[in-house]
Formats: sequence, C-alpha cells, structure tokens
Amino acid sequence: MSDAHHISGNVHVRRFESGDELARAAAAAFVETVVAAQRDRGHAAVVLTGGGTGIAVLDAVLRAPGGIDWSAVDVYFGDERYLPPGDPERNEVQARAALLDHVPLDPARVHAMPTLDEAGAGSPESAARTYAQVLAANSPDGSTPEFDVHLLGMGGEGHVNSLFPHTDAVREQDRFVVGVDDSPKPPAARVTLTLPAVRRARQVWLLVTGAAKAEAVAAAVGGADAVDVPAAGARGLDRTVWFLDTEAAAALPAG
Ligand SMILES: O=C(O)[C@H](O)[C@@H](O)[C@H](O)[C@H](O)COP(=O)(O)O
Repeated sequence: MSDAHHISGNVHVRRFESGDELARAAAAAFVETVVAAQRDRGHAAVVLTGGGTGIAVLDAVLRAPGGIDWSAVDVYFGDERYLPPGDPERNEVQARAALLDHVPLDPARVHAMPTLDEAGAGSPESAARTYAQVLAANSPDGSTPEFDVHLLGMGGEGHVNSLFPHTDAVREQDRFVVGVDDSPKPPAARVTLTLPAVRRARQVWLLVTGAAKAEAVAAAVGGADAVDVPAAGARGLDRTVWFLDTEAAAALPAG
C-alpha cells in the first residue's frame, strides 16, 4: 500500500515499502493512463526512461498489461545514450527487452532516438535535430506530440533524462531535444528531451528508489532551482507524481 500525499499544485508523492511494490503500482497507473487516453482520444503517447527503476516498471507492465490496445500506442524516449544500434546500454534496447519486443506494438510507432553512426557522419547534435523532427512530425502544431505520460528516473544529484545540473542542456528554454557531448555520467555522448519538452506531458512521473536519492528528492520536491536539481523542473501539465520507496522518501517531511 502507498499513501498518496498531495504536496502543492499538481504535485503528488506516493510512497512504497519496496521497489517491487513501486514498480507494480506505477505499472498499474501506466496501464490506467494509456487505457484512459485511448478511450478519450483513440491513442496514447508515452515517453519512456532508462534506469533500473524505469525498466522495472516496464517489466511490471508486461506482467499486467490490462486492456492496453498496443496498436494505438506511440512510444518515445526521454533520452538516449548515443551508442551503436543494439548496444545493451541504450535505453531503447533495454526497453525492448523488458516490454516493447513482447507486445503487439506497431513498429512504426516506436520512435527510437538515432543511434551512433559508426561511419562518423553523425553527432549527438545531429541526432537531436533528427529526433526534434520526429517529434514535430507527430505533433498537432510542429512542436511535440501530446504526451500522455513521461516516465523519468532520477540520478543521485537530481538529473533526469540526460539533463545534468549546471549544464547547457538543463538550461535550455527553447529547443525540445538537444545533444550532449560531455555528460558527467558515461557515456559522454547522449541525446535528451529538455525540460520544455518534459513540461508538455500531461503527466510526469518520477520513479525513484534508494537512499542515495533521498537528498535530491527532498530538494526537488522542496522547490530547488532546476539548474541545481534538474528533477525540480520536471512538471506535468496536469499532474506530477513522485513514486518513491521508503529510502528515497527518507529526507522528505513526514506526511
Ligand atoms: O542515462 C543514464 O545514465 C541512466 O539511465 C540514468 O539517467 C538513470 O535513469 C538514473 O540514474 C536513475 O537510475 P536508477 O533508476 O537505476 O536509479
């Protein structure tokens, strides 16, 4: 069981006894959100994340997929390690292994970020421009799709997607996708949706486990500057939900 706690505005915190419990609850909420979007609009658009917690949620969705019509789901990625096709460190590869390869998605609706061009013609920046075009082509107005939910993991210093503290990427105000050449966490080359893109999602869910995240969770929930703690800037249009295990929630005020 979790207690759902309303923080302020549209920000909510849900606490769970374990990472497994968190993954099952987030998976159930994911299924409910996708089904509701399909009922209301005929299709759903989701943004997936890498990281152990985010992939565990996809695994839990596979085990309890409810009534999702997989043929009417568009899948996007919040960030990607700019690596060769099939590299096991790519978020896309991990998401395929956990869920995407096992459900009847329309392959044309799985919008992976570009891979490293081993001939050397590309770059994270060119990959970002390509992905921005993918988003625009699937949007009502040349911006981004109307994302129903954007899943996010969070690093111990508060990074989300490949938006690390005190970087140009986290400061980006205009573009929806940028390339990163110097990620402080390897690999250095990445492609990432920016905070303006994240904020276009109806719902943003932060999936966070472990004591190493507790201080950053408290800072972000407490309203830190997003340049210092990028997760603080990740807000959904309708709703922002923190899914936390007991350890990750440990530095929050009781409630
Ligand atoms: O791109 C990366 O290097 C990781 O994927 C990273 O961004 C991850 O999502 C967070 O660090 C949370 O990871 P955990 O959920 O495994 O703690």
